[in-house]
Amino acid sequence: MSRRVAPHAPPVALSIAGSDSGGGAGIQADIKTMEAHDVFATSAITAVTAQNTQGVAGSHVLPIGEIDAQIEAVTSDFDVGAIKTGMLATSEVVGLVAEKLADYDGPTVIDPVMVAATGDRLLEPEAEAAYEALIGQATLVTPNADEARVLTGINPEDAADARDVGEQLVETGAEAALVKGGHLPTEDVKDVLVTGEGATTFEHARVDTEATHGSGCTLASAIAARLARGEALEGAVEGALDFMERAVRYSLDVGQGPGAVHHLAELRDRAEREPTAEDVEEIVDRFVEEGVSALVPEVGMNVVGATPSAESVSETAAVEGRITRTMTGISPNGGVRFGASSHVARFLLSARELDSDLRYAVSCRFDDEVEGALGALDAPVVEAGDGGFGDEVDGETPAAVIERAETGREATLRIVAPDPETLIGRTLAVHDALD
Ligand SMILES: Nc1ncnc2c1ncn2[C@@H]1O[C@H](COP(=O)(O)OP(=O)(O)OP(=O)(O)O)[C@@H](O)[C@H]1O
Ligand SMILES: Cc1ncc(CO)c(N)n1
Repeated sequence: MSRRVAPHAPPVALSIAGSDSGGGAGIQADIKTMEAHDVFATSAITAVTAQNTQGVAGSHVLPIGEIDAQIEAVTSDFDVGAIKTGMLATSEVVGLVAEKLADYDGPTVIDPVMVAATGDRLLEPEAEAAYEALIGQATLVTPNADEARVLTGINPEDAADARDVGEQLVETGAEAALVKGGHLPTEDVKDVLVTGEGATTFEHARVDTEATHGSGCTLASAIAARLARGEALEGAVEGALDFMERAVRYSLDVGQGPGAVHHLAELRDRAEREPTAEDVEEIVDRFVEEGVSALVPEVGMNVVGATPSAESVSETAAVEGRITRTMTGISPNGGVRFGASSHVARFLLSARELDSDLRYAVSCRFDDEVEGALGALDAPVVEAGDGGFGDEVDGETPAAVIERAETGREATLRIVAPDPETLIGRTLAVHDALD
């Protein structure tokens, strides 16, 4: 018996860029990022670099006819919803791409790649001037601070300078410019989007890391993918920057140099929702089985599980209506649902700022009796500051945090762990040590 085919027709995007044998940047980053957005990624390779997390060892530019043939092969066949360009290597390639884009009606994102994060050049210096023609074709151009200086002569040191850069690029003919602040010495990262209508600054906390290899390629590809999906420019930029936050914080620790951004972090995280909810159910079942009623607070107990790269309450699973005492033991008042807890979930998210391996938390009753049982824990216990998670103790992540009673609020003990077994073990250890 033959089966009926069930095809999927995703939007298509084209990346015109260089290959990074190290897998973190270039075409490899672009394809992973576009596919993570459910956009079918096609590619035209301009140059093959011998590259890893430590540097670029070599670069071979493909014959111009081969680059032209790849672009032609893709655009003559697919309904290309957006084009993104990256490493173009030479004036000749920049010129070819400018010519090709003149015949293309869809949105274009031009990432004017000049130098790799490791400091190696990816564009011959003579080609810098050729970019003007290409920028004139751009829906969006995405320079970092160094590229902004080369393209406009302005050295952006803050968001006001970045706006000047963007305005000049829009005057050159780009519909919009996103001037990136990843390299600027500001505490928060500020990316400034300038369009014909004005400027918008997107601000987010800087992640303390060197592992940003591929960040520029990934951001430009995420924007192109969203444009291919039909999003408007400002929403596409905002969504892509949210996507970047997770890709940068939960970066890939691969190779011997600084690692790369994690293009698939969000996709992988979504795949972990069901196992995370199942883990919370397993923990709750054990607590019911063991009858830990002596640890249930007046307001009820909650068990929360965060997906591996959870960034918001909606990415944490918890018991709806909490767990309360009954005549015979304890019982959950509802099923496990994402976004069901706010307090314990926010506490777990704050704990994950200190140690992102922490995935599970439970809120327990706290009084002198429980305090007397804390010696049973295998790791330090700390006092909460401002409702948040405490600090490490001698380099060790705490196992629990005490929140003392405040007017109108019951004291609680919150136990945390990287896996369900440890959370169960820690909670039962305290429970069993109660008089
Ligand atoms: N340390 C960081 N913390 C938070 N976000 C970051 C950080 N570094 C980069 N980003 C995000 O990634 C985006 C692109 O990074 P950056 O400005 O470094 O681009 P780039 O220099 O073109 O990248 P590349 O290193 O791939 O050449 C930034 O606009 C910012 O949103
Ligand atoms: C091939 C390639 N394109 C772009 C970058 C920029 O990060 C890189 N390092 N390598």
